[in-house]
Amino acid sequence: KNNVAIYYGQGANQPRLSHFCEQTTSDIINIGFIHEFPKSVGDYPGSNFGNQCDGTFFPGTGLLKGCHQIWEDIPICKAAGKTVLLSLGGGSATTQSLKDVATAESFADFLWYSFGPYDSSFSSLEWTAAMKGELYPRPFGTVAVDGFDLDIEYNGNVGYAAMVNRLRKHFAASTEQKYYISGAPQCPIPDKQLGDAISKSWFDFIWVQWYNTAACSASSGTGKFNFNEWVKVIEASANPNAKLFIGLPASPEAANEGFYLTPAQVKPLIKTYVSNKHFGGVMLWEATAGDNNLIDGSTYTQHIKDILYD
Ligand SMILES: CNC(=N)NC(=O)NC
Repeated sequence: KNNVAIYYGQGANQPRLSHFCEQTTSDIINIGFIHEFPKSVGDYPGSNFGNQCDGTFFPGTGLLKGCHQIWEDIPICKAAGKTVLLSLGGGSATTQSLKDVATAESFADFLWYSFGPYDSSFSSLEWTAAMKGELYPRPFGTVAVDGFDLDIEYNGNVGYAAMVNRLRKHFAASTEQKYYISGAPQCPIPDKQLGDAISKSWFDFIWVQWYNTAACSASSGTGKFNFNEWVKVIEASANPNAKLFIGLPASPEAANEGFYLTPAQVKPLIKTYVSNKHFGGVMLWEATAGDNNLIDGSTYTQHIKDILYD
């Protein structure tokens, strides 16, 4: 009801993740991004987490190896009761797509064995190029994420429903904890990239990017802001009880011109929709922008959290 989801990983000069683990203002943290997708079965994805890694890669891949601060800090966030998801795609993944279902399912297996619960029969902490193909690497060491976020912004629908269903198969077979899938569609309906996946595979959270598209953004006002239409999309989807979050930019620079709303402007919007049974909370793009956007001595993220608890 009053959850705040924030994206972390692409912020300008961002602090390490633990800075956000220690704040009570967020409940879900999406770490972005796996921004390069496998081109075919067995191919490795690539990652980018801004300033957080040491620039070393798994040999012959675009997958970052030395993300010490992230794997040290994810347990701090989890111990603080936060859900930590690994986000796929993002705004810079302009050329990424999934060729076919086989590639999609291979990608899902890679994500599960590389970033899910550590299983030494499938994954190796001391991965070498020689082992590529038999074992999976562990970019975050033995640390596991709580699930995956699909921030798919380009190149259409192929494979994402199959990928989510494959991940769900792994989730169902696991015993140690609950895992989650979320998606960040743009606000026009149907979303070109995620519409098919949302209708055919189980999402727990949908945070719509109600910015950057004047036809339906929050800043475009009632009559254009299409929350109620997205409720219908959810109710017709594979998980009719998915939680719907209002996605907003956390500072004026965090989105295109004209899409930022001040806390005072967000308040009536939240008041209107908070009682909807699908309302899950607010998603903010992104953590560092919100942290640096100080208003009356509090961060933007704090203001949003306060409104949700009003
Ligand atoms: C330009 N792309 C973005 N701002 N992406 C997001 O806000 N993803 C949640």
